[in-house]
Amino acid sequence: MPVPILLVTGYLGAGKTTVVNHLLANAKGRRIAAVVNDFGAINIDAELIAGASDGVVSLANGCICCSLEGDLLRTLSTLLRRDPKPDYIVIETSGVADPADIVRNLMDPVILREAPLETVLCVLDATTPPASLDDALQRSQLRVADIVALTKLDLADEGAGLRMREAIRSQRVPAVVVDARHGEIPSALLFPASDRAQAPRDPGPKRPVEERFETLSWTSDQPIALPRFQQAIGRLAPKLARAKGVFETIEQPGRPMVFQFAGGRATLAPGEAPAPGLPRTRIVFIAELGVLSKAELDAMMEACIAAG
Ligand SMILES: Nc1nc2c(ncn2[C@@H]2O[C@H](COP(=O)(O)OP(=O)(O)OP(=O)(O)O)[C@@H](O)[C@H]2O)c(=O)[nH]1
Repeated sequence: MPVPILLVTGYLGAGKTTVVNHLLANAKGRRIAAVVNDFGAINIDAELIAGASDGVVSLANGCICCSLEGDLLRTLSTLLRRDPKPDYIVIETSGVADPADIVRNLMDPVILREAPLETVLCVLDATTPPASLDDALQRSQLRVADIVALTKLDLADEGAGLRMREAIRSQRVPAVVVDARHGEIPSALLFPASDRAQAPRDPGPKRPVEERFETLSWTSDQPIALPRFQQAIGRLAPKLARAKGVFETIEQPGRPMVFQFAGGRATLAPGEAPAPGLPRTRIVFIAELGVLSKAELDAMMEACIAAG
């Protein structure tokens, strides 16, 4: 039996991991394997994906649409050799990935036969201005989608969902658009009960790889002084496209926290204890190339753990 693939794409911080987590939590006995790609050296997403019923495979330190394309195909082959095989495979791309390149790779004749690309889901933050869809990367993420999920409607003003739907229509995207509140999408939409053979897709002409973003990682075994960290994030915010991490604070020792910065909003929520051997503080900062210097970041972060 072929194992259908669900490809989840969408811009930095749009809510992909939240959707994948919701899906895995509602797997209803399906064996779902998740392949997760964060393009930084630390794969925070793999840690944040809870309960993948058939294991999480983490692809880090590169992007599966370009430098890790071979790794993706090898990972899929390994998953397909498992006994029992997964019922479904979910691939969560990094927010900077051009899914057209991944779709192209998944058209490999062997993969297409054994693990057909069933659905491409594009996750879209409804609080972002509709004009952001003019961005070439976001256009590419929308263009290949069968389903577009609007997230963060709870944070958006009343007309935002409608305006976003209008903007999607004006891009001539033929996808079905659904609301995803806190990652909730009916699984019947994502995993249609069909065993029809998937026709090859045409992802369009290949775009030149554009090195637009970089990730800077910061790790430490020390807990963080929360007020200083909040100040640092306030100063860094204008330069950041995305940040996420896991750490303990001096104020609440022994209570790991998950930090998220997406769409200009920062949140802190309780997290899980790190796996043995991992530094207690692991944060990834993503910025447009050249905007953030490692020295500047290190200095600001070191100040968050320094005594005094
Ligand atoms: N209020 C609200 N927050 C949401 C919703 N969906 C996602 N978020 C939050 O948005 C932030 C980013 O969500 P993620 O699911 O990590 O986004 P992502 O697309 O996987 O991020 P990258 O992999 O870094 O590109 C997190 O703090 C989520 O809790 C939603 O519907 N409502």
